[in-house]
Amino acid sequence: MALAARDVAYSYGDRVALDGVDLEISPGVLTGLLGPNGAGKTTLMRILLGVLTPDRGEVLVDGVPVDSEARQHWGYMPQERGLYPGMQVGDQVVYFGRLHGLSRPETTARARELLDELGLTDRWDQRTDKLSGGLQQRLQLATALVHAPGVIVLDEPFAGLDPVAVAELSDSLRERARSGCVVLFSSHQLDLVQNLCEDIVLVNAGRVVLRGRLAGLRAASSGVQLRLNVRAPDRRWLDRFQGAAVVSEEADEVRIAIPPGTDPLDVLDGARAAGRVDDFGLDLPSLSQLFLESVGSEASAGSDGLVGSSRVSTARGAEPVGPVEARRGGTTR
Ligand SMILES: Nc1ncnc2c1ncn2[C@@H]1O[C@H](COP(=O)(O)OP(=O)(O)OP(=O)(O)O)[C@@H](O)[C@H]1O
Repeated sequence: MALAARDVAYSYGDRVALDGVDLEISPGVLTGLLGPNGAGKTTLMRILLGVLTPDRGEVLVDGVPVDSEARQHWGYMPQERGLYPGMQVGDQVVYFGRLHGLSRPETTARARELLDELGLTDRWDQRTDKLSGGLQQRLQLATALVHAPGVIVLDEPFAGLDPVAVAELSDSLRERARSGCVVLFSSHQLDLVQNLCEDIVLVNAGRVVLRGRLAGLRAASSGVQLRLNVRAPDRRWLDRFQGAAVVSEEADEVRIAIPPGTDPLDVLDGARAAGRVDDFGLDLPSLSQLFLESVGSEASAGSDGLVGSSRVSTARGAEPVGPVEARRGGTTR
């Protein structure tokens, strides 16, 4: 079951929030939704979930437009809290399960399992407003997952969580993705997304500027470098790789910038033909570097009001990239 958006547009009055968004989210992998403040992530998630109706475009599952009946089986964790402060923790989860049509015994069993999984085992009888912020966040997640949704959309689920909770939530989401769920979550924690997500969607000023398999996007970007210890002091072998350039040479190690479109393994083969290669490795740019490259350093100022500006049109690499081959044989870091 793949979830897709086609040409989705949305404006709040005359403020354009989304301006023709296309994306596809695959089941079985975790997808991170990224973008600077005001980029349109929350608006996009609300449209996927049917909370907002797009001005243009549509949301599809396996190519078929989604209706509200199908969305009953989806789970959504909004950024803002949607819990009843005076309600006990266990009752809260059971209540949301009942809203989704589960029987009381079924939802009670599911609630116990989930509270266990999310580290809230002892909190069943506690009032919600007596939980810390991070624990309320976990409870909110439990309410979104109680009906075992096949599509899970989470708005900044990691914000405010301690490292242990981050690791636990990561495991929970990974497990659900592995079991075939569509899992999309937004985050500003790029290191976390880099470690956790196979796929990313990067939105800037209401448009998708980068999407696809993260490893492929990193390998196809302009920041790839090949490290080589090659016994060939003459570098003429490098001349046939147009755009490849020596960045540094230290002791036995030469570092070569690989231009997009050049397979680093071809460069490695070129080096091996010139002399013995004792060691080699690939350095791929981090997700943070990709983010800044795609969105620009002005991202830190937020992208409010930039729809249609030149900043969107200068965004690069908007196409998905196939599976990376760059890891074959070498080390990456
Ligand atoms: N209720 C609203 N009324 C008017 N404008 C809004 C409303 N909600 C969002 N916007 C505007 O729509 C644009 C997209 O906002 P959205 O909340 O979707 O961004 P976001 O990427 O989720 O941001 P953040 O990372 O800060 O949560 C912004 O320009 C924002 O100011």
